[in-house]
Amino acid sequence: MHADVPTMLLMIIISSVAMALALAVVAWGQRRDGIAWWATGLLLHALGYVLFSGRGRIPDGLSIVLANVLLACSLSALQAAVHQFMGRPWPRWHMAVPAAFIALVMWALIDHYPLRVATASLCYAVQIGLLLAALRPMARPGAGRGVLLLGLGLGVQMMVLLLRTAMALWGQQHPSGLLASDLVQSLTFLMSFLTVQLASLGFVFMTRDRLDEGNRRLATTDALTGVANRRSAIFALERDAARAQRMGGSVALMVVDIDHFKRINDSHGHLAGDRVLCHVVNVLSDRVRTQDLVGRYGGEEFLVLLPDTGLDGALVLAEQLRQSVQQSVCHWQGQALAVTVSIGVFGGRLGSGDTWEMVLDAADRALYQAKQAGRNRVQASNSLARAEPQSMAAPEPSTQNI
Ligand SMILES: Nc1nc2c(ncn2[C@@H]2O[C@H](COP(=O)(O)OP(=O)(O)OP(=O)(O)O)[C@@H](O)[C@H]2O)c(=O)[nH]1
Repeated sequence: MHADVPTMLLMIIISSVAMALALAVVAWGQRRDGIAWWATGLLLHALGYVLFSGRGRIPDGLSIVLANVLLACSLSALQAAVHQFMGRPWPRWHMAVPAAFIALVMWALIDHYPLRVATASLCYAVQIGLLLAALRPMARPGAGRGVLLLGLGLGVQMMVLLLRTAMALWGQQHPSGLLASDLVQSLTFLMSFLTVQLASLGFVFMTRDRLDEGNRRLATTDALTGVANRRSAIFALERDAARAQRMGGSVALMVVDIDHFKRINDSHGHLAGDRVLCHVVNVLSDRVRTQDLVGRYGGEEFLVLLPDTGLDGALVLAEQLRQSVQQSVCHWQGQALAVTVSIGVFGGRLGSGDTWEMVLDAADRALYQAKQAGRNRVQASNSLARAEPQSMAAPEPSTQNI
């Protein structure tokens, strides 16, 4: 099946212009996320194809040299878009190098069709390869699928260009030129049409993915300390408690509270207090395992959630955390602020009817006892305050001081 190449070029022009206009509307007034550069790239692409379609009817200087220069500039504009999206500088001369190279080569090879096709295709493939390399840091777990779509579109386009280079070099390129409607040309332009759509949608989805990621981070992390906020720490506790109950496993929770924090605020100011909060979070986060979770419960109180951990293991870690905070030095405006914490710990198995609220309550009551016993200490609890039958008095939960 051979499609009519001039019609395909028209399809590429119309779709590139339509996509560029749509992106220009989205990007209006916003220059940060690279969408305006992407739209510029699509317009240059469309303009290049307009000149290609005039092959034989307009001077070769326009339909060969300028058309290819516009394609090289279009890929440079896409590179600028990706760099702007990633907040990286993109010197303007990076734009000029491929354009100048293509202008020289096209002019020199104006009468050598296969060699010209091979050189131009290889140059575009290299530009796309550089674009893919620039995108690599974005392709991390949890980054969203926009970058995958963009990578797929660019990757396919690069393969098509390399294939076209090889075929031109090995004499497979149709001798009658660009507008000849043969299989190679039809496939090349069909893939160009599809990959422009795919890559552009991928780029737009990347901006949406980034917004989603930012919103997710805002909703789950504490703005001051950067650890899980109360909502996501409680969510994790709820999930671990439900799993421990279902599987018959253990769960451990620490409630860590900075001692006499009000005094730090009162004598050094709230900014010093904020510095101390971040310092304590750093000490806690440095010592816990990757599967453990540190979260800010509120004010100067933190939760440390230890999945699949019994009371003994939790007590060893709690004592290490307490000592680490005591031995650490929090610097504030040339002064060393002394900081200690009290820690209430619950650890144990959960039975049917036990809830995460009971776990939190048990650790909180142990913390209260640590404060009562003089602060800078760890207090443990291994029993939950379960609801008892009406006629019986609720027994005191057992706690141990270490
Ligand atoms: N700097 C700062 N202070 C906060 C923040 N959140 C809560 N606080 C302050 O933390 C202090 C908590 O004081 P208290 O509840 O009396 O606790 P404490 O002084 O640590 O006393 P103990 O816990 O009994 O040792 C209050 O002064 C709050 O204003 C915060 O984000 N930044």
